[in-house]
Amino acid sequence: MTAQIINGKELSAELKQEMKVEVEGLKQKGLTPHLTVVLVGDNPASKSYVKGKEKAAEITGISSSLIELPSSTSEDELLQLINELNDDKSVHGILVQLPLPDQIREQQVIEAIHPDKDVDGFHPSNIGKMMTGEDTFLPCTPFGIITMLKSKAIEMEGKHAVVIGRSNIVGKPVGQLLLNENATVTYCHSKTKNMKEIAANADILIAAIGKAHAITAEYVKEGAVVIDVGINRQPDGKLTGDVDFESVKEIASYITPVPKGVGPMTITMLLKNTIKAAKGLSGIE
Ligand SMILES: Nc1nc(=O)c2c([nH]1)NC[C@@H]1CN(c3ccc(C(=O)N[C@@H](CCC(=O)O)C(=O)O)cc3)C=[N+]21
Repeated sequence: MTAQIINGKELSAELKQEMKVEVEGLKQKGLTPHLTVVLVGDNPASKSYVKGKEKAAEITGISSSLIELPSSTSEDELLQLINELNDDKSVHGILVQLPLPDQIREQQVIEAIHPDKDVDGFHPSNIGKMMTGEDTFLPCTPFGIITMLKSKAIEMEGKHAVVIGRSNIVGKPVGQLLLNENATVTYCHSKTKNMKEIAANADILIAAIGKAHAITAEYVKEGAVVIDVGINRQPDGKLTGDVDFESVKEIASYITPVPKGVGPMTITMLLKNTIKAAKGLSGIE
């Protein structure tokens, strides 16, 4: 079997066109969704993602601003800024780019963002709502993955989904969303003993480990759906996934590439969440 590729860049372009129409409608009602991105320090990868977010926002007509702070910024200074953004009626979504410098505790920052402006979906209140299946901001990468699966009408109900990785921003929430779709979910992580056998049992395999090409054909069942969340920068500067694409695409039924897979969808879902925040805060449906 040669897998069908789920192109996140193309799907993102379609979704952005739909959002553009929606944003035009909101603008006619006097509402322009606004996203504020806060970048602390000068991590080159972060800068590149932030640029991608600005470009995508522009395409949809969402307005965005970037606040850049030096890497020496204290936790108090950042929390103070977040308070101001929480109170600023013109700001609908707040995203503080992670990771943060060592002197700043990420959890303090995540919890300081008002849950109604938490377009990353990282606030404990929104994570709780996701767990109980209430309407809330879903974390962007997991939301993007579910959107990709639905775009191909891939059945999740009753399927065995295996998530490799248990980070708070990808592994744990994507497993929860798959469970909400009635999949049977198994998590694998660095302490898992028989990862290969478990992975090879998956109907839907989510690779979010952060190790280039770790998932080879041996980890994949014939006909499985393989979602690659890895974004590994190679020595030559190119991005590559956690999945060994060339070998796995011969076995899988569907596969996502890197680049042009999950990455662009993450940004697209951020914009969706920004529109949701703007509507929620202004009471427009
Ligand atoms: N508060 C917060 N929220 C985030 O959502 C967040 C974050 N911090 N910190 C960093 C990670 C990473 N991330 C990516 C977004 C888009 C691409 C993306 O669009 N990648 C393109 C390629 C981009 C390139 O070539 O550099 C692709 O895969 O095709 C990748 C990675 C969001 N993150």
